[in-house]
Amino acid sequence: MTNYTKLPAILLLADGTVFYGKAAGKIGTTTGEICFNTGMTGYQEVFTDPSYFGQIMVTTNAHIGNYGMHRDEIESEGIKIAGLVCKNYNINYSRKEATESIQDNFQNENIVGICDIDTRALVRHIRNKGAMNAIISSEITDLQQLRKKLEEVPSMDGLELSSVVSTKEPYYYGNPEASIKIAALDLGIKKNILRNFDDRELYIKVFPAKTTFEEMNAWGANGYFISNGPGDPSAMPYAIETVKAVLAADKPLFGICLGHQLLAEANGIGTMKMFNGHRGLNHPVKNIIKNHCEVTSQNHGFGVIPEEVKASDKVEITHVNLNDDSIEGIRVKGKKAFSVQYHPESSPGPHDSRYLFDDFVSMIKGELAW
Ligand SMILES: NC(=O)CC[C@H](N)C(=O)O
Repeated sequence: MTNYTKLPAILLLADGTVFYGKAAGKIGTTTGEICFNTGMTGYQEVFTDPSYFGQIMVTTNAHIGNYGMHRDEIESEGIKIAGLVCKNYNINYSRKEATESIQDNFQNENIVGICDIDTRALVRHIRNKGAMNAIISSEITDLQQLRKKLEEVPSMDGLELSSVVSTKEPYYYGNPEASIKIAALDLGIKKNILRNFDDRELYIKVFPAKTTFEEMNAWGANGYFISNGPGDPSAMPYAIETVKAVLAADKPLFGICLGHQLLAEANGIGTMKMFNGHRGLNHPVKNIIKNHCEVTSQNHGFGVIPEEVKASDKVEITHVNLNDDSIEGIRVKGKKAFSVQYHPESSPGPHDSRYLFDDFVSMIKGELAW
């Protein structure tokens, strides 16, 4: 294990609030939008979720690193968060299957973090003040210098990030003999979505973010999947065009999170930056078609504008959030297209919503009754 000395580190928020802690991960400086995840498990899956690209993650679980890292428990190749803020940062782990300590992993991947922070106080602060940028440093101690660097960090509002994290080349996943072929638009896709498709005997071709419908259609897909991903959906006209083209061709479509926001945008419904996003594993959602409740895994900082969804004659609401009434799912009238704001692949999280993958398959087979 790498030598690890607890050097002092600073966390500065854009509103001027300062937290003092100890260095975690690589010694250095990092910036991003600060957000918090209330999940009690699955830190490695969260850190490798490409939707978090550009964001500094505050974990509310008091212990991070305590069960180590495992090379298979990833949602993409490598850590995607911009930095970590936690309470207890455990460089020793107690799980024999783990393949690495969090410290070795963060060192290897150049991830800067800060620990020994009163994360309860920090989360209450962000919850009351809303989303904002932040800087962590274990090398710069001068607050003035940190403030200057922080001012240069762009707001998440208006940022296009999918093309940065998306695959550069198309690739295949699953069983080539499968009778159903899915074209997945990779805007920052999580591996567990692909695993869920594979579990349902689908063959998937994953395409780079800026692929057009025509290019995907040339492969002969039976259904189209629009993935999760980082950044602001309204800054992605290329993906909105692709979704519009899939709808115009009347092909089956399923969208998750960013994919949900893009399905709304493609139907003339706007999206907005939320005061605070939803990030955790226990968000209650009501499926108003089936009249049941699901406990869901969530990670989003933007949302579809509820009034615009309600006023739309193109889509109908299928799911609502029971905490704040936000729109969690829509389907397009007269089309074979639906999407959810939350994460049915739930890695980490409860499996209540996995039926949506089955619904997608049934929809492709023309067997979905709704
Ligand atoms: N998980 C996601 O796909 C996130 C979507 C979008 N970047 C948001 O923050 O709302």
